[in-house]
Amino acid sequence: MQVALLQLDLAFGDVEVNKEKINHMIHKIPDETDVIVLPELWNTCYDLKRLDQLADYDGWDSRAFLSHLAYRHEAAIVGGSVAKVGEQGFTNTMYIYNKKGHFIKEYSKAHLIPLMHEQKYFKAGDRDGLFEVGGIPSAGLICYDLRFPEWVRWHAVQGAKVIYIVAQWPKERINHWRTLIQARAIENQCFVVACNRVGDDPNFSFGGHSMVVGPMGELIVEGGDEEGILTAMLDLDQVAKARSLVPVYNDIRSDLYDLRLK
Ligand SMILES: NC(=O)CCC(=O)C(=O)O
Repeated sequence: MQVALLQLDLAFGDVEVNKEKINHMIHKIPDETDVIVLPELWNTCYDLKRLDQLADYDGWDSRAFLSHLAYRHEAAIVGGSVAKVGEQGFTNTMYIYNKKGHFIKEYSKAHLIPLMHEQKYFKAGDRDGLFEVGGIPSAGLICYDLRFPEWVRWHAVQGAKVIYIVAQWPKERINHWRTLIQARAIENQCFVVACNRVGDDPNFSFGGHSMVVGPMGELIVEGGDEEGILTAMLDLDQVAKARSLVPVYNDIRSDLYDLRLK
């Protein structure tokens, strides 16, 4: 399975410019791409004070845009995330479409990051990020979710072999980003496909370093801090190989540690 990650420099609060940028960049993706991945909040960025003017009502505009992209390029799309407004208020929401442009999944960020004031504006999601694309059990999570190993592990034990992480991760903590992606891939013995943005907004500078890491922690591709497209080929057989070589799933001591809150 071939994936293509769009590591974009996005325009703060300018949805139309960001759509144009995606339309332009997507033409450079190789024809054989199976899955296209976009960054977090590609529509509004972190222009949270203007969400009431910018957020997409029920995600309709973003959904139409993503569905059309998937259909036109005959590739599934893990549509980063967008600021959406619905009956429950604002959410930071991911949409996934298959290569025919059919809707597959919606996931809203479960862990909101205080450092970027998300709690003040967004309602946290309370559903899982599991989906299947091209017959491959997968999961989609959003940025700060990466810091919660239990949430990633939960998706892995439900069967996800590829975990997609979409992000606007600041440059100042890019060492955490790189280390956590590799740790999540190694501990869960799955592929992690992680797409970050680059560039600046009025409050943050974003670090890029989008990455694809394999189930033994092997770095398949890593970006720098420039805008661009990263591609990688995922050999899904590597998941079973890693799990038979180091059988951590068989050796979990649920009798000894129960991670539910007391
Ligand atoms: N957009 C985010 O969730 C950023 C996460 C982050 O900066 C961190 O966890 O550190």
